Amino acid sequence: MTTKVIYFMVNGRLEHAEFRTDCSLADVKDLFRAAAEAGPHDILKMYGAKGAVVKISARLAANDVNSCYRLEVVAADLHSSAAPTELCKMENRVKNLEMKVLGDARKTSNIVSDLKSQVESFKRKLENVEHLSWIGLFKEPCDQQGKSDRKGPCDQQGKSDPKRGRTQPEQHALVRRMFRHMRQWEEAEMMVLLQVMYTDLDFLTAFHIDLEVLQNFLFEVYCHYNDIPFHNFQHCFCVTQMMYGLIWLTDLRSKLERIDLFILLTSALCHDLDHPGYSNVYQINAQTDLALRYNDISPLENHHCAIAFAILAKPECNILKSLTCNQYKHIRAGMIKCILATDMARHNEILNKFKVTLPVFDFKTKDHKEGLMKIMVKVSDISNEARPMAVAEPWLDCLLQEFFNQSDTEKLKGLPVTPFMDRDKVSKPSSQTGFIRFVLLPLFTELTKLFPCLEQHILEPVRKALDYYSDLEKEAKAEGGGAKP
Ligand SMILES: Nc1nc2c(ncn2[C@@H]2O[C@@H]3COP(=O)(O)O[C@H]3[C@H]2O)c(=O)[nH]1
Ligand SMILES: [Zn+2]
Repeated sequence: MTTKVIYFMVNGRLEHAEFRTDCSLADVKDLFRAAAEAGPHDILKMYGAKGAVVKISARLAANDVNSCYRLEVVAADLHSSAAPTELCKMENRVKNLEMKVLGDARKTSNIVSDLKSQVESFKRKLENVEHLSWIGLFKEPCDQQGKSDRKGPCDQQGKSDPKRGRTQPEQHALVRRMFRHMRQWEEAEMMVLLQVMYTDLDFLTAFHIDLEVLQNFLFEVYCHYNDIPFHNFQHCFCVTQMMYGLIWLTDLRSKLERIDLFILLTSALCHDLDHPGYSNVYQINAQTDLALRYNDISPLENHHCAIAFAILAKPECNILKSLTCNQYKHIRAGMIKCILATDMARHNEILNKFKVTLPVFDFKTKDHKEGLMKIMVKVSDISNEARPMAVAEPWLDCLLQEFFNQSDTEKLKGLPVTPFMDRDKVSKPSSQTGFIRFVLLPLFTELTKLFPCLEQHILEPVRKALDYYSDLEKEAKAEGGGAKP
């Protein structure tokens, strides 16, 4: 019997394994596990030179160092009692994902590279002393400014800042520009992470998605989120990442078909596309084009979904192009249901239906499964308070900023003012105690009944957040500050 040598990269190292072509699958896996320093219950994945998943077996084709495979420990077995502790598993997983992100970042698409080079050129500009005056750190001489037709420090009407040599509006515009560049860098990283989520859940192999098409699709999605305080690309990323986390925590891969996981992740990604920063109530009261187009029925959610399918209709972005007709229909119907379910006006209807299915819940029953999918998208959408306080609180500031923008506009236009958005009535604690008590806890509790392991991940942090905001609310009342502490 012959032997063969397999070369592969694991955790950034080049390794090789030698085995007889007739040896058992368990022996082959043991060899790879040892090389990856993986535990007996970790799941291994092997990728070919072109990035596609290849099956681990004694039949794996022999190769050389120039065409080596890539081995990854993609997950720990959640069911095994002998599995390492939760923390160790998470650490391994984060380590592997980091390696993957670093690896993928090295070969990111042109789009991402373009963004990176923009940031690089911006950094070079900053390092150049001449350009430091550009963001107002150094004072420019008066006579130079005089040559410019912009309002400079010598311009008495321009409310100049003598120390910085810039008028305030110019200063703000420049700082905004700088932050936009920095944000583009973070956004490029988020796109790489989204790509990792699609790869990690094996969607590329299962649905024959070309990596470049996925990158084009993600970039179009990115372009269709608006630069608004809350419903922006970062929110899209957080919701998608929460969905990805829930899929792993609940071991949903063993309970639902891959196509349904694809619907979940893609719905999360697309669920707020082209959000204008004004709610459905505003759309309807202001009789906007969206409200007219969708007859006042979930105008925003219908719009998000329509934009998603408009992006998918572009051949270069069509990650669904290799699917069968039935698969396409299933995904389209699933995404429409999941995205439309994010309209909070339907919250009670959707939650009550799910509650009824819980005592007899069956993952194979279509209605039950669809109800669960809607709940998962909803939970991901409003899950900021399940994150650490340092992350959750800035998100609340962004949400209130968007709310206040809307109520200010409503006041200006003489439209009914949405009460929970009114800056004169709402405070951070008052906004959160009600939302957590009456929306988050009832919703998260029902999902936790189906997946008890979620208790520590989503219920406990939200209970803590409620305690925190309740204390703040009490303090504000004790100080006699009324509604706004
Ligand atoms: N008060 C409050 N509302 C939230 C929070 N997260 C989400 N929401 C609301 O829940 C809604 C979910 O759908 P939208 O995105 O339309 O708008 C969101 C907000 O109005 C939160 O942390 N606090
Ligand atoms: Zn959302």
